[in-house]
Amino acid sequence: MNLEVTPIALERTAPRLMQSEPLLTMRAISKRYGDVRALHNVDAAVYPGEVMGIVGESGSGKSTLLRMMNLEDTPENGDYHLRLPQRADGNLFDLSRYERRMLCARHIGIVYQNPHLGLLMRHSSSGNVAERLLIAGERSFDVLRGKAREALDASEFPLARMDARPIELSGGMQQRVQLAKAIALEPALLLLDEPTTGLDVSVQALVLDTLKRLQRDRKITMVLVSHDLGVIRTMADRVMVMRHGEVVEQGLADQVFQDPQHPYTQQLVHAKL
Ligand SMILES: Nc1ncnc2c1ncn2[C@@H]1O[C@H](COP(=O)(O)OP(=O)(O)OP(=O)(O)O)[C@@H](O)[C@H]1O
Repeated sequence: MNLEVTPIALERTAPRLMQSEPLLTMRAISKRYGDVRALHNVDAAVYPGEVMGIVGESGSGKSTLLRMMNLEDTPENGDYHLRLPQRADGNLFDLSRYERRMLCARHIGIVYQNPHLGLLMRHSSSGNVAERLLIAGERSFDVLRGKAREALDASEFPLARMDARPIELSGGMQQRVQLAKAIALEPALLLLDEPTTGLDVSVQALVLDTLKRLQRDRKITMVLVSHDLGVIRTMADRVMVMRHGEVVEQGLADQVFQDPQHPYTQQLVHAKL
């Protein structure tokens, strides 16, 4: 099958989800690491309350794009806007490091595939969640512990273990602590970078159930990166397909999976069937 065709971004409309203005808008994002073109001219829009799945083979630029959304990295070109209450619009890449850190702490949560990136493994689980609240200015011990407990409970973490250190927990439990930390401040945007990759299939299903319940109950806007089409299919309303740092196809998840237009998407979908 010839995949070397000009990339096309096939947008198909999602009537229900796209009625409002996007929460997240990225335009013309490009990023190189030395000779490697990690992202090339990527546009993205994520609407309030939806789950946007980003899928593509290893090295296609998924994690780089998510790091941009989490303001951990900046591109050579492009701009990034989040529509947040009581905040003037502007390109978030123009903010200072401190401003970016504060904006992320308050408005963006992230769960990494590798829990070492998201957690202090030798601090208690509740302490990890409380740390997020401390950054946002909360100082009362009772409030910190209460809110950490609430976030852990919402992430379906067993509260009897809230003082255990992540290093003592299973992979699935570590992901629940990351999730609790990510949602503790009720972020506008939750970023999930391969959150269940590496977990046993049964544990993976339970963590995905928790994510689905949270999404349903709290209407959290999520961006989910996965190389696993099954995970994307289970979770996503819309999907972006990436290849060699470009978006080759995007649209409603059901449509893209049932009737993929780009040869690369066709290959991905048929390989999975
Ligand atoms: N910090 C970095 N330094 C150098 N190259 C990088 C860096 N981060 C990413 N890259 C390169 O950019 C390209 C895109 O990487 P990225 O991690 O975004 O892809 P991915 O789709 O998330 O892949 P995977 O599923 O394997 O994580 C790859 O070629 C990668 O090697």
